[in-house]
Amino acid sequence: MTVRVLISDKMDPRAAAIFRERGVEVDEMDGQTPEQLKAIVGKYDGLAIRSSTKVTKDLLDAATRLKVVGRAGIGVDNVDIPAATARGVVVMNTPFGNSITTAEHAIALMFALARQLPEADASTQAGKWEKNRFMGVEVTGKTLGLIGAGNIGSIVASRALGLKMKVVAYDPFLTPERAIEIGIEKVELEELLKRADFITLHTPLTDQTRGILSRGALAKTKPGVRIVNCARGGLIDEAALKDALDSGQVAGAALDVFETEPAKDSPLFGTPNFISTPHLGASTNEAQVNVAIQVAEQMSDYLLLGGVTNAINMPSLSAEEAPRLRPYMTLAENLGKLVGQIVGEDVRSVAVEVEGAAAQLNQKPITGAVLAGLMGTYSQTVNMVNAPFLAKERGLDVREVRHDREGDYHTLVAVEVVTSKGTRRVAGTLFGNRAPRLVEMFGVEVEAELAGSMIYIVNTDTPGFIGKLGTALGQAGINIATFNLGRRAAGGEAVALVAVDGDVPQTVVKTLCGLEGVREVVPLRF
Ligand SMILES: NC(=O)c1ccc[n+]([C@@H]2O[C@H](COP(=O)([O-])OP(=O)(O)OC[C@H]3O[C@@H](n4cnc5c(N)ncnc54)[C@H](O)[C@@H]3O)[C@@H](O)[C@H]2O)c1
Ligand SMILES: O=C(O)CC[C@@H](O)C(=O)O
Repeated sequence: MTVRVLISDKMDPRAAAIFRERGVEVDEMDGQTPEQLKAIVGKYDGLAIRSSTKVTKDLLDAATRLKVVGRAGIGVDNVDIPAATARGVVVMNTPFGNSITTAEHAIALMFALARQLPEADASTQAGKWEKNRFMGVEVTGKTLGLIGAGNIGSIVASRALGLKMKVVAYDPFLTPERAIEIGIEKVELEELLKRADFITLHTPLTDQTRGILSRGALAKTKPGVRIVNCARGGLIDEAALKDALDSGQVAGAALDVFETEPAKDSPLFGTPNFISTPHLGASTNEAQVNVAIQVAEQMSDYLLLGGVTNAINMPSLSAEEAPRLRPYMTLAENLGKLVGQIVGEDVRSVAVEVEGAAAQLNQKPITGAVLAGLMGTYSQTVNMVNAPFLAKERGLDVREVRHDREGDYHTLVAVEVVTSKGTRRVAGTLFGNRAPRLVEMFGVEVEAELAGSMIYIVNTDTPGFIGKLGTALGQAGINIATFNLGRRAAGGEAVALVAVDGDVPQTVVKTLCGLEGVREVVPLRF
């Protein structure tokens, strides 16, 4: 089937070129209104965005084919991640492609504030030559306070250290070892506010960071501080910043990002010593090429090979690993489906065990596939992406067990569920490392390929039963494709997995239940 991607924001043409090279059909349509986007999004398997497209729940509801949203950039606050996850859509970003560029923009804005460059430029070009009006400050020897010392914060730190600044950072997740490694001093926020001559912000916008530079925090800053925000609007209280600039508590502020974007109007506009840029942090040729190439490769890997890189809502799975894992995922999903169709929703906990060669692989996708198969029997919208989240939401206890040793099979995946009636376990292997086969079902050795339409029958092992079963199916016009049998002991409980051509109507299930010695009949679909 044709795989289609929509690039809905302005992106370097290399993104579209990569999609085409890899055999993905691509449309480029930036500047669509939310309504226009909603009308067309249903045609696409992938959506490649920057910051303008808002991937809301409403848009996702219309995106019935969508499998992946790729953000050519870092922040994913324009994507409703819980809604995407609930719909089984992978959200990926490109976490490093624009970090240097954004760090350089922060440094550029710091210098622009230190020397009032925009105002000096405007005044000079207006023919005023106000040499005495624009007295600046040196950055050498000054203290830079970083709020957030992740990718971008640490690049800013290295540049600032090169400028002979002292760098202190407030970041609760920064380890003391990492602080030493990058040559900065880890401090609490209060201390940073007290000591910093310049403050730059580099955190995501979260419940913890929203308004981190509040009115109260701004009042605690060193008088005459200069502040740069190239991270996210909402980290600074903009009204309080305006007052602090007016009072002189803050000597200068530069914002690349605003609480409301596009920021066409702001009380800060026109304030002396205030500089703004229209969310240009990532806007260099180099960064845009980096993120465009990266997002197109990552999305193609996922759509064509199942490889997952830099996903926000799913564990990683390299494009090299994905083909090796594919037969295991089929096996795992089918084992989940098998159990799900037999025990229904009555599942309290699930243990996924891998043994032998399977234990050398990334287990998360295998577990995701089991859960998708299991829960897919009672939910239409479940897939590998949302299955672990839905399992958690349902309070399902999920356990992963890994046995490096080989048992009877060189590789084995087993699924054990606990229901109100007890524990049930199924297991499967790969024949020739690629063909998934069931090998154990509820304590009985039974070998079967789980595919198409099947019937699961539990009966008392008596002579002549198979003949009666074949006759009943024949009379109902159902052709048997394969017959797979197993039993606990001669004359004890026997299990049959019968592959048939076509669906098995309820009337036939009823007839089979009426055969002598039959204890359970469940039609199955794989
Ligand atoms: N202006 C732009 O165009 C532009 C471009 C790229 C990135 N960004 C934004 O810059 C920000 C930083 O990006 P990054 O790549 O460095 O991200 P990152 O994840 O590498 O770093 C973020 C840092 O913030 C820290 N942090 C989290 N919560 C915190 C808290 N409560 N207090 C202090 N620190 C906290 C984290 O520990 C982490 O070290 C993001 O918001 C990103 O969206 C903006
Ligand atoms: O795409 C952009 O121009 C901005 C990107 C930036 O906000 C990011 O978080 O990566």
